[in-house]
Amino acid sequence: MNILLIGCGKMGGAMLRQWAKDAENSFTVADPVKHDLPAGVRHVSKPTSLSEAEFDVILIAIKPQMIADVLPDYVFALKPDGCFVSIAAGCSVATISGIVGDRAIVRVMPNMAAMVGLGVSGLYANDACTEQQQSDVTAWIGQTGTCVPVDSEDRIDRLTAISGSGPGYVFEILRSYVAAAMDIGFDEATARALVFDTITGTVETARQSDETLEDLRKSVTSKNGTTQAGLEQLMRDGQLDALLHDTVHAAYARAAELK
Ligand SMILES: NC(=O)C1=CN([C@@H]2O[C@H](COP(=O)(O)OP(=O)(O)OC[C@H]3O[C@@H](n4cnc5c(N)ncnc54)[C@H](O)[C@@H]3O)[C@@H](O)[C@H]2O)C=CC1
Ligand SMILES: O=C(O)[C@@H]1CCC=N1
Repeated sequence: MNILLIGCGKMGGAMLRQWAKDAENSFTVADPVKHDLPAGVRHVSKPTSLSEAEFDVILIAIKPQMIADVLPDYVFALKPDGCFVSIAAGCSVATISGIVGDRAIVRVMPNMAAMVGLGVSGLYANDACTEQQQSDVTAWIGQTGTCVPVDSEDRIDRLTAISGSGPGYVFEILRSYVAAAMDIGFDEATARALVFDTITGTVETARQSDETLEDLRKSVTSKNGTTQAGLEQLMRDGQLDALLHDTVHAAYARAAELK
């Protein structure tokens, strides 16, 4: 496929890094800023440098608030049977089709772990997409990690609040956990190693186990032991559940506002 990225900042750049490893597709980036692009990727800074009906896919990877201003100038560059793919949080198919007309549109919600090929993406395709387009885009997004098709836009907005924004939550949890490890006496390098390896190992243990997460937690919590003492603080008054509930609901509400 011949693919145009409108915007190639943090998220578009992370995905492009994986896609560029595969010689199957060719990429053009349209961005006023010339970021450090993988070899073989063409860069243009404005739409007038493009030809009519050049692309099979146009990936919209600019901020949602910019789409109404920027996208109209690029519509001519998509082939008549091409497909728009948007990774913009919240921005609905109705908003995009209001700009591009009744065209094949796929909303994808990736996350930053795409940078290392371990991303999680949700994918919703509108009715104008053919089965072939859906499977081509699903396979293409799958090159950046796992791809979960969903059957409504609302599911994309809910998934945004879990996996799209998730790396932000996890980076902050890691920061706080590392700070606590340093506070108890470890240097930063050791604190990072202890925390990262504990989290990676725990996630993998949970992934490989048939037990519930609650049972796994109980299995490492000796009666009147150290883990119990720590968990009594972490879980006191249901504060952790309340915090995570409020976190994901705030992100979901923001996705709805960005429609
Ligand atoms: N950062 C993240 O973790 C995630 C971001 N997204 C979505 O990805 C989109 C991009 O977000 P980021 O990459 O974080 O933002 P960013 O600010 O890093 O990248 C935006 C890019 O758009 C470019 N740009 C600005 N004006 C332009 C124009 N007129 N024409 C073409 N390009 C233009 C900027 O130069 C920049 O390279 C957003 O819609 C966001 O909702 C989705 C999932 C995760
Ligand atoms: O913060 C944002 O709006 C984007 C979308 C999901 C993650 N980052």
